[in-house]
Amino acid sequence: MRVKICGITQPQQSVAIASLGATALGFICVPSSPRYVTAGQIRDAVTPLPENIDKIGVFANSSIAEIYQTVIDSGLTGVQLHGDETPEFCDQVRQSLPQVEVLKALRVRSLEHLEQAVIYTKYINTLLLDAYHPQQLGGTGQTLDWQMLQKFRPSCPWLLAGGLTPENILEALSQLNPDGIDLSSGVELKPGDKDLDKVALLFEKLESREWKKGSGE
Ligand SMILES: O=C(O)c1ccccc1NCC(=O)[C@H](O)[C@H](O)COP(=O)(O)O
Repeated sequence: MRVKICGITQPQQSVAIASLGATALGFICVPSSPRYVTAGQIRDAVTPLPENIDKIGVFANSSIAEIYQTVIDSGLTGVQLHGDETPEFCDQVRQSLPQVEVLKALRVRSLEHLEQAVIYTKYINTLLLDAYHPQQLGGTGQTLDWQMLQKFRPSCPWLLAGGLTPENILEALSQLNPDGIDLSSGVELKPGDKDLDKVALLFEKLESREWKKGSGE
């Protein structure tokens, strides 16, 4: 399962979090976020990382030109569109950056809203479901209604986000079977400063689950 830790701002934390087991790291390219990092800061954080770690830039309502330039300047391998981007816009991003993974984040308000997911799947590589908050775009610590997602089976891989923590991750994964998970504030000391003890605890919990599955418990 993919594990994305999002909102990294410090190069030494990106290396430590990758060593603990993250398969993807997220960098916030939204200037209004307290976790915002420039393309230069992303470059410093991703340069020491192994090639197999996905390096995802999170954008919200940026232009194609801004996204393109940030990817080129930073070494990102994926682009997460976290604003009100249309399916057509997602397609344009994919065409301008064909080597880059395109993730569309949907901030889910209701079951009807979730149906939008179907419209996006042919224009993107991966969906990410996050909680809706009226004032904040992401990193809110709010959980989704997991029960509402139990029948969610999109035709592309999907990541579960929104208020996940080392404490609730096993409960979430007992109800849902996403292709990956995404955590930010649940493993933080303060916005942009990750708590490495919490990240380590997260991976301990995930390993205990693998072990239980393997032993047939
Ligand atoms: O994290 C931010 O500050 C942010 C700002 C603007 C757009 C998106 C943002 N984060 C996107 C993410 O992928 C977060 O990991 C996701 O919202 C989950 O956050 P959390 O509920 O804190 O785990």
